[in-house]
Amino acid sequence: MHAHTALPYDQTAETEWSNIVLATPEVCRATLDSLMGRDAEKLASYFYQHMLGHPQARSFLTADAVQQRLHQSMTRWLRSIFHHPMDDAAGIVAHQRLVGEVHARIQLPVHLVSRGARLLKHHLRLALAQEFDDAQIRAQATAYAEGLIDLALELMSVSYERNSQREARTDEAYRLFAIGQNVGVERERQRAVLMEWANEVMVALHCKSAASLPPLRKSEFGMWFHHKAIAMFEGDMEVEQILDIIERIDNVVLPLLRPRDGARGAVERVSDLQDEIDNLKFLLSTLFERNLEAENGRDALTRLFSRRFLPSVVSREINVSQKRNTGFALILLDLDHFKQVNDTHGHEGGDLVLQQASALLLSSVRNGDFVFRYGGEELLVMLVEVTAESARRIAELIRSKFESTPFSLAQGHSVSVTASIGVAMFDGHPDHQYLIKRADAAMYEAKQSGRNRVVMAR
Ligand SMILES: Nc1nc2c(ncn2[C@@H]2O[C@H](COP(=O)(O)OP(=O)(O)OP(=O)(O)O)[C@@H](O)[C@H]2O)c(=O)[nH]1
Repeated sequence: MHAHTALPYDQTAETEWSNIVLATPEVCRATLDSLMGRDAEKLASYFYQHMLGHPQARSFLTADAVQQRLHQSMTRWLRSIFHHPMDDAAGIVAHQRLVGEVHARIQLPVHLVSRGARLLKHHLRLALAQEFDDAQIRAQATAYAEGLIDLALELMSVSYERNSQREARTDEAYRLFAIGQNVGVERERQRAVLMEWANEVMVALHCKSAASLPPLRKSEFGMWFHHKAIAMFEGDMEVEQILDIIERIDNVVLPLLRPRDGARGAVERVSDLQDEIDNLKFLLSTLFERNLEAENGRDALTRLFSRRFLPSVVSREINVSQKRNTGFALILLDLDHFKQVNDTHGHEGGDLVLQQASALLLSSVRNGDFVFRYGGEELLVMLVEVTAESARRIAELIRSKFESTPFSLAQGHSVSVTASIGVAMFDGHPDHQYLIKRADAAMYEAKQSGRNRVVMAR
């Protein structure tokens, strides 16, 4: 195994920058410098006019303040890359990275940046055609201008990518933090504040002097949901449904309940409010139940890692594997004829088997390996730092343990359960989903070819 040291990225970029400059005759550089001194502002205006015509770009550019600031910084940027570009190559390189960071923060799509650069280069080509009669010099000046813009763009993209990945990681870490910190306590608290708000509405309703009813969106519950729950439960479909209910309560149900509508109508409509609150409580408890299970990333029945962290864990291992040049494997295991176990011994019996199967897997792998509950009766092991040969050996060992171990049920009964296993070695493909699919296909083949066997993925 040999460790790669990081490429001297900054130095390479600086050298490349200098090389482009040094390869260009002084007359071309001086012309571009003065061209920019004179025309950079015009160029920036041309740039924005065109970009505003693009519907997706428009959403990033329409605010006046943004236009003014971007116009200025675009003008400055154009001047800076062509003004004495040898004096401070390190500074110029660092600046391009900073621009990439900003683009990542605002999630500016890369294709829009490329489009902008294409427009600029086109315009510069036209401008340079006017500056030079000599075809060779013109070609050199154009190559110089395009070379620097391309390199600047490349530098922006590198830091763009690095920063968007960091942002994604931070999001996930925050989500886990929010879940880990709050789920148990928060569930009780939020039930209580929701009921408090409902009580306030009732009190206001029965007190004829009440001019308006307290909106749910502005209540303790509404504020918590909009600012914290959205992060905690991101990606769960109930979030949108709850947001819809909050909006409906505030904009439809409450206005119809106002005391001035007359007592009779209002009383009839109280049941509408009650229905919406019941819906809300149901959705909320579904959300909390699911996320309580996910607390600490564990599945509630088996205590294995839950599937939702599989992408993060496998992606991280792919990075490690690429850096250190080590292999790793996924073992996907599906219990055979598990429906029969449930049918014969009840769901509780099935649950007991699943728990023992999980314990069996945990006792068959090393500390650094990961075991997930992948689906109902599907378990997945990630073996780190293994060769294909030892991955197959471990999978075979697991298979034979299943075959020879009786699983205990209630009242001294037991049942035999075998497993079909697919093994996929990491083959360098950077997409974790692709690796999981290969393991899945191998497992399917194991089922098809008779069950209770190990198949290596192709
Ligand atoms: N007890 C219990 N059963 C589960 C759980 N999750 C999934 N199952 C059951 O697992 C069974 C899976 O059945 P199928 O996918 O039809 O496959 P199978 O019977 O295992 O047959 P093959 O996979 O083709 O060998 C279903 O009956 C599910 O209800 C669980 O958490 N507990």
